Amino acid sequence: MVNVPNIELNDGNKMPVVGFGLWKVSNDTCAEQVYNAIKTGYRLFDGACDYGNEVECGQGVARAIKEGIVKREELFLVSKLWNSFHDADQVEPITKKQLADWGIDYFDLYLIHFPISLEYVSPETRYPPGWYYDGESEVRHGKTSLESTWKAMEGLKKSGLAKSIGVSNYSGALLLDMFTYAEIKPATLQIEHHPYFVQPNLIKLAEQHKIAVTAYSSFGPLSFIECDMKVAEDTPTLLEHDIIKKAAEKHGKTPAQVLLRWATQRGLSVIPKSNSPKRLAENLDVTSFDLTSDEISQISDLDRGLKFNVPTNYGIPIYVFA
Ligand SMILES: NC(=O)C1=CN([C@@H]2O[C@H](COP(=O)(O)OP(=O)(O)OC[C@H]3O[C@@H](n4cnc5c(N)ncnc54)[C@H](OP(=O)(O)O)[C@@H]3O)[C@@H](O)[C@H]2O)C=CC1
Ligand SMILES: O=C1CO[C@H](CO)[C@@H](O)[C@@H]1O
Repeated sequence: MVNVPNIELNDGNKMPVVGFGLWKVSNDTCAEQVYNAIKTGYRLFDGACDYGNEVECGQGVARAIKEGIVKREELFLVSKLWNSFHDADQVEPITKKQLADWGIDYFDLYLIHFPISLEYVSPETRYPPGWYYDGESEVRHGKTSLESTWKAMEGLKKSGLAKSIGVSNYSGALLLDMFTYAEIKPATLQIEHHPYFVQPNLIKLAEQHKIAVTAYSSFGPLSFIECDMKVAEDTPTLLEHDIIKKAAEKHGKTPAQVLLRWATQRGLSVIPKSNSPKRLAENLDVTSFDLTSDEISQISDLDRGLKFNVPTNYGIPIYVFA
């Protein structure tokens, strides 16, 4: 089995550098996929209230623990606070509900999913009218400040419901703002990150403050048409890019492995998702070879500020990094 190294977080906890992302993992297959991923060697699982599959994630984990494949303390289970639960008095109840869904009593890491507060509806309903595909044009934002949400997140760490706490989709400006009020600094920052969207200054800022960065969407857009990106007609996807393909050939790896290695070699953790058992195994095996410093720089030079995984591309009318 592949030996996945850990990163030490700023609170002393250790996090594997490769995990399995749980977005778009279907409810029908999720328990089986999580169970199989544990058997393959995955220990980090990146879930979220918004992915709607936390019960099934927990079922996969429970089966692996029951069969003695893994112990709870060997897993690193991550979840996220959804936008409509930002009110300080909603944070602990929804975390407890999510923990109950997973069937566990603590998260290893719990993140603020987006720096956006939406109107609270109910514990079962994540989306107020106007969010996601319902045809209304106005999103109902909440009135909670990020500061009060973070104070409640600090409460989760203090009470042990989350061993580590962090943020996702925060800009550098929002991190700097946070440092003025945070008693506990975020342990991690989860962001879109791939060679077409590198964000070197944000990563430098996180490093300066010992905040570990996790990359999501590491392969970039798999199709520019699907995510409605306006790019030059001859722009290849990253998996088809000559520079990536050449490095893959040289190291006897796949382009996907090169992209994941590029990120991990630069100190980031990665959380790819795959429905295919072959690609699942491939994605875990990304620390057993090293790219040369020239290859790393050539790949980093592909940066073109191309952020694609934004909620607006999924039918959400208004999106503000407040
Ligand atoms: N905090 C946030 O706001 C966000 C967090 N995330 C997290 O990050 C995770 C990953 O993000 P996501 O955007 O889904 O991107 P991924 O990096 O997981 O890419 C997903 C796509 O790549 C394909 N793929 C996976 N492995 C390979 C491979 N080895 N070779 C070729 N194709 C491959 C998958 O297809 P197939 O399944 O067929 O293999 C899938 O279509 C999510 O599951 C979620 O946990 C994601 C977006 C936003
Ligand atoms: O994490 C997630 C994956 O990306 C989507 C689009 O930005 C989000 O809406 C979702 O919550």
